[in-house]
Amino acid sequence: MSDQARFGVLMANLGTPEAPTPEAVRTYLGEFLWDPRVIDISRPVWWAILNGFVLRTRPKKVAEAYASIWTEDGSPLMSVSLKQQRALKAELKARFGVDVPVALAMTYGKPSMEEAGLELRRAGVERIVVLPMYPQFSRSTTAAVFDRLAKALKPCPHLPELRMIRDFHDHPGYIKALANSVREHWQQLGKQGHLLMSYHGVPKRYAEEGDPYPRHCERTSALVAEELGLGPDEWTMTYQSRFGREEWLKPYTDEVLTAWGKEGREHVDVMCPAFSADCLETLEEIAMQNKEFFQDAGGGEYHYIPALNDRDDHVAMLASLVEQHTQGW
Ligand SMILES: C=CC1=C(C)c2cc3[nH]c(cc4nc(cc5[nH]c(cc1n2)c(C)c5CCC(=O)O)C(CCC(=O)O)=C4C)c(C)c3C=C
Ligand SMILES: [Fe+2]
Ligand SMILES: [Fe+2]
Repeated sequence: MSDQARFGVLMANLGTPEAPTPEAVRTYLGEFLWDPRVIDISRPVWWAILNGFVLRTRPKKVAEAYASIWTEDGSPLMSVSLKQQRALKAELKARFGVDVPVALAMTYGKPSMEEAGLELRRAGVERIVVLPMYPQFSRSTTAAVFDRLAKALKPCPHLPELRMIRDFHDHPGYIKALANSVREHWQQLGKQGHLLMSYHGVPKRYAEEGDPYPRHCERTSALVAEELGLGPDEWTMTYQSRFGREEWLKPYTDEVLTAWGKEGREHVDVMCPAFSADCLETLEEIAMQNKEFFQDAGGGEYHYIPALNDRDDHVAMLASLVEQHTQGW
């Protein structure tokens, strides 16, 4: 028997700048925001706005935000993704009894889909299960992974067999891992506050055009609340990280937290179930910026509950997804 599985895993996430500098952030945003899956307005109009305004003004401010969360190991999104890759490989080896190649790819920047594809090809795999690290499907994230992979495969004369994990927003292992992370927070710091589940937003129009993302977020929230035995008054869901002038999914996280601060609420626990890995949008926007909005408005204790990152129960759930989607291989 061979000591390596006949399939490999392509773990995909968004991508992140290579350094917390305006130049590196400009390169990153230039690639990310030019993707029509992310911003779908007419190309000539968007080209003028992106290059004439966004990429001239935003990188400096955003680089400062990245600098505030940067670690010795680089961007948190990258360092956590590398840990997840290693942990998933170890968990799959334990389950399958053979090495299962796991390559990491980012939709934007490095490691690219081409690099990850080559890594899997060198490992001799002919079958690939694609694991976008987005529990809830959105055209702006999961579909962008699909497009980027298809682009990387364009020059190939022969394709690997592919299966794609579209979403896992209601997977029992995912819901349990989220609930466990909340329970652990309560064990350490006490169960006193309202639970806010804040999701990255998308333009409202995308949902009206058929993106199932808000339905998935609503279902995740309801299942987490049920698993924790929370009543309707004990939790709320909101959407964060608005970009541009269009209306996005509501309610907006920053507005809700500011209002709660004004009401003088004494304690809020915030978690971000759409983020598999801690990143700029959780560590800076939620754990720092929104904490300030809440407390400056008059709110009390504010706790951010970390993303699932490389927790054992998260990695076990990811391995179960791989097992489920490689049946028959
Ligand atoms: C969790 C799922 C995500 C969805 C859905 C999503 C949609 C979406 N995002 C933008 C614009 C930006 N997002 C930015 C950062 C960012 N977004 C996600 C995830 C989702 N985005 C992550 C994990 C990150 C963090 C990356 C990191 O390096 O840590 C940014 C960059 C920061 C900034 O300039 O504010 C932008 C821009 C749009 C327009 C969109 C849906 C249409
Ligand atoms: Fe985003
Ligand atoms: Fe708390």
